[in-house]
Amino acid sequence: MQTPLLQVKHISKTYKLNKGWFKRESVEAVKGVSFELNRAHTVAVVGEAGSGKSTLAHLLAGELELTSGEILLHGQNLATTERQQRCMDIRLIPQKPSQSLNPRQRVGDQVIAPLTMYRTLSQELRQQKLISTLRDVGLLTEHAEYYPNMLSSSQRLRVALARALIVDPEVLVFDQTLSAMDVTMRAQLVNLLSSLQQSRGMAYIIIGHQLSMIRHLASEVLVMQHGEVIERTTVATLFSEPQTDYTQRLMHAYKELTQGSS
Ligand SMILES: Nc1ncnc2c1ncn2[C@@H]1O[C@H](COP(=O)(O)OP(=O)(O)OP(=O)(O)O)[C@@H](O)[C@H]1O
Repeated sequence: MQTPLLQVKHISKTYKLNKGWFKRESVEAVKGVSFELNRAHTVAVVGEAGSGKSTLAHLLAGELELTSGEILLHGQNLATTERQQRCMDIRLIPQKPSQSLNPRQRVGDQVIAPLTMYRTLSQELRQQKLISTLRDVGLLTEHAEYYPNMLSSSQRLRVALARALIVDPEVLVFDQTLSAMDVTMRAQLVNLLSSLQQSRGMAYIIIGHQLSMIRHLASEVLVMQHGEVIERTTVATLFSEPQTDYTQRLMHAYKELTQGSS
């Protein structure tokens, strides 16, 4: 059998809090989470506030250290992978991508920055890569000269995406990225993400409650509560037979919303 692209094995994260001289408290934000993900597939992670979703996103992207467990990419433990390679392999798209852009720096310089940080390429190749990546996300070559405030919010999201894509990642993690978007923007993004997934074979991890996006992009859903995965299901089952109290409430709210807007 083929090794899955990503294997997450019993990962946990405990935050230690210093509460004065002798008092130390800890929060077990993620407890023994496991799942696998293949190339060109998408898994969604949903759960109530404080259930550990963002912590999981940051653990996957290597921005937080694991307390225990391991994450393997192509069968290789990421703890043994060189830091720079790891940063290129799994990229996190933050909650508010527009805010991650520097208003005083041109779009082209910001998109190319990860490439100069992690790879040694000639100026000419970097420029070619910049242009092809801008095109991949539906931007024009001229946009490289713009500043972020000259773009629409949808275009700024594309810039953030281009910044992640320029180093050819294998996995993209969306940390509640899509929650503040309007319906039109989400629809455009679904189309863009699915065509990028087909052309590049990337795997996606979508954290958050954007059920219309999850329905179109994901094949599997993990439901988190108090740091643990309490339900693991296909998207079809989530929508037709939600198992836990939380997913039943979630689906109820979704149906009310979609019926109300139709
Ligand atoms: N840096 C931190 N230090 C201490 N505790 C933290 C830290 N970050 C998160 N926590 C705690 O870990 C638990 C999980 O938080 P996390 O932000 O991962 O959940 P979440 O599901 O993403 O929540 P939300 O949907 O509100 O963003 C919570 O109890 C939270 O208070």
